[in-house]
Amino acid sequence: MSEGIPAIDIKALFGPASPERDAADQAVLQAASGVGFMTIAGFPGSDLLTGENRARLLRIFSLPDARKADLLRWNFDNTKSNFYRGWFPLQPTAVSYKEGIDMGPDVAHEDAAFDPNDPLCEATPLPNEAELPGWRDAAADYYRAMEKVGNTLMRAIARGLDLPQDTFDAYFKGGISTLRLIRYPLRDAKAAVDLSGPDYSVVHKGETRTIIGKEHVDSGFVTLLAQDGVEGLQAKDHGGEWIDVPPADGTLAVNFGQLLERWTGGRVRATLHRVIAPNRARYSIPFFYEPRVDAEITPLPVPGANPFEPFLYGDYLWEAATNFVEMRGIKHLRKPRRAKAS
Ligand SMILES: O=C(O)CCC(=O)C(=O)O
Ligand SMILES: [Fe+2]
Repeated sequence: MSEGIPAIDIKALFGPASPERDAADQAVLQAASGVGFMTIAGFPGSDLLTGENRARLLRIFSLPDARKADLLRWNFDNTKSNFYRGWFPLQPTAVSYKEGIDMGPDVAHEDAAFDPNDPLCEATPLPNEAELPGWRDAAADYYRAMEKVGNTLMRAIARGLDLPQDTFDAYFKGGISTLRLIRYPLRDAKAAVDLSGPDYSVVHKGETRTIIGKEHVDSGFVTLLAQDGVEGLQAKDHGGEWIDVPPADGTLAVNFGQLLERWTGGRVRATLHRVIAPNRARYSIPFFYEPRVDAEITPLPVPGANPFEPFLYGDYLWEAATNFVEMRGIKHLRKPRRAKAS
């Protein structure tokens, strides 16, 4: 039997210490260390999560192909010099059938870390203001709103683990969170691959459904996901059962990333999730809340946590992120900043 996905009102997390805040801390930690997914409501910025406001960001998909091609990254167009930020096109033979853009902190903060020698700190290629009037402001507002939610959840997680609430704060000043916009079109029946094969299709509630987002865990700390009203997201619970994560306006689906799993020595577990095709195009807006590139991740004083060798966030992230199909072919372009202890 599935545990189900808890729906948590996190309003009290934005206020002072109170019994309501303690209860919300506990609910978040229980979701984090249990099923690994939750939906949240009641946060500042939840008004951005209406169909109309999401559409302000998703307008980017209406750009002509040639304009999207201007934003491509190096592994899809090697005349470009951006490797990590920018556009990823549809890849017809990949299980994940999606296109979109990855944006960094420079969309929201003028003083965002920029390092010409580190692709994790590169500038995001963006459409011109004249092409999409108001779009850049909408992206900046959304990015900053999600950072606030991520920061508040991070403090709740610290308290839930019986750690000082500012335990993680310094690591996230100058963080390199990613705002991603995704479009999953309907798959062409005459696709370049046999979609009935076991890698591409599953039976869900008696129906054969094509997979359009391959199962994975996210690499960051927490992911705040706006699903734009269309179903398809599923999380794998601890019993191995795939459960639907229903979309709802004004809410975000939250899952916990592999960084948090490692950092807490396994107290929090990153959850596998995937996307199965609905009967229409699907859009989603994940925000991956992440620390600074040079954050040194060391074991926390948490009972029952597995010990680990300290590591730099940027080194870990590059290794993890470059395994995803939209990042293929770039792993060799960034060397770890710290040699592994042998
Ligand atoms: O589109 C979705 O709902 C999920 C996207 C996702 O899991 C990801 O981009 O990591
Ligand atoms: Fe994901």
